Amino acid sequence: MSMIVAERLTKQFPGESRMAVAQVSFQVEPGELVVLLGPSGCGKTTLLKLVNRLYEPSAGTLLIEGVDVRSMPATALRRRIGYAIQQTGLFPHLRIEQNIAVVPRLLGWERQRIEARIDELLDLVGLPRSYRRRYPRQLSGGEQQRIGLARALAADPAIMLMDEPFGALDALTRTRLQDELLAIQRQLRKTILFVTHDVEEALRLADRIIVMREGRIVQFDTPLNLLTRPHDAFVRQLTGADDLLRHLSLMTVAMALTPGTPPASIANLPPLAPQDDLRTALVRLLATKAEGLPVGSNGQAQGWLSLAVLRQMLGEI
Ligand SMILES: Nc1ncnc2c1ncn2[C@@H]1O[C@H](COP(=O)(O)OP(=O)(O)OP(=O)(O)O)[C@@H](O)[C@H]1O
Repeated sequence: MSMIVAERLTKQFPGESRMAVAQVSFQVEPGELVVLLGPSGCGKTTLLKLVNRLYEPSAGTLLIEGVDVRSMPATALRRRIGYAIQQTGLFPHLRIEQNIAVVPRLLGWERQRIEARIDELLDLVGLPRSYRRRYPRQLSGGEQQRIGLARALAADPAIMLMDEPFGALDALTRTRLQDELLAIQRQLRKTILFVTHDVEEALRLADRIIVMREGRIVQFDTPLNLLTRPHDAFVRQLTGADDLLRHLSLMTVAMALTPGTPPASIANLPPLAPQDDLRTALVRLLATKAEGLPVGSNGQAQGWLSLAVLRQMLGEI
């Protein structure tokens, strides 16, 4: 059963002539990370808030695990859905541990269970347990964002809504948090709706991307399909579908692997990992000026990446 089903979901704010979200229909499957992508004002945040009922729809329906959300109390629904936002929404006067524990407390968890959960979540988001006693202002922006994520995950919700959670961070911190989110997602397999207007972020994170424009869905597709089969000029321009390097960043070394023993001339060069993206691999290849690089993990070569093969692939896309 689909985790989230929207049917002609619509939001028109009072006094506004335009619909912020206009008859939007889509389905999200369990464990998918779906990114909502589009220019400022296209309705991404409004759509997210319709899912956890911070906004009530003007028309249309929303089903979560087959149940119409209108049949549940909004507060109960929100406790079942994790929510992480750019401004973190951390309570400044509460310690980190209290911030993380907000929803479990509301759900009436026992103290011991909450204490264990706080430690577990700090480990998960890569922060020391000693941070428990700190206040949000004693953390960096990136660390606060991690706490926001930990808090959203606290009661182990099946669904996570994330609204530009890494928007305010510098590029390096942002990339690191994206990687960590992907690692956490591989482990936990939440159903995630993630809002961004950053195309790179969308392409890196998404299983599928909903491209929005003026309240409507223009295309709902995999990153690769958005690039190779953009629905129209708007999508093509938004995703930079003509950009070869972007294509490469969506493919992994494993896709271009030549199996077998690497040539002796390159055998001792630092290896690539099969899950590395081809854009990174190309940069490393060009920097080493070698004909290829070994590919392997844990000291075991699985094969090699040949510059000639990569050149050929570039010619084909
Ligand atoms: N509370 C509100 N009252 C009236 N209009 C609103 C309200 N919230 C949003 N809107 C309007 O609805 C439209 C969609 O806004 P929304 O915040 O969903 O866009 P967005 O895609 O998330 O944009 P951004 O990337 O800038 O955050 C905009 O035209 C906005 O002005």
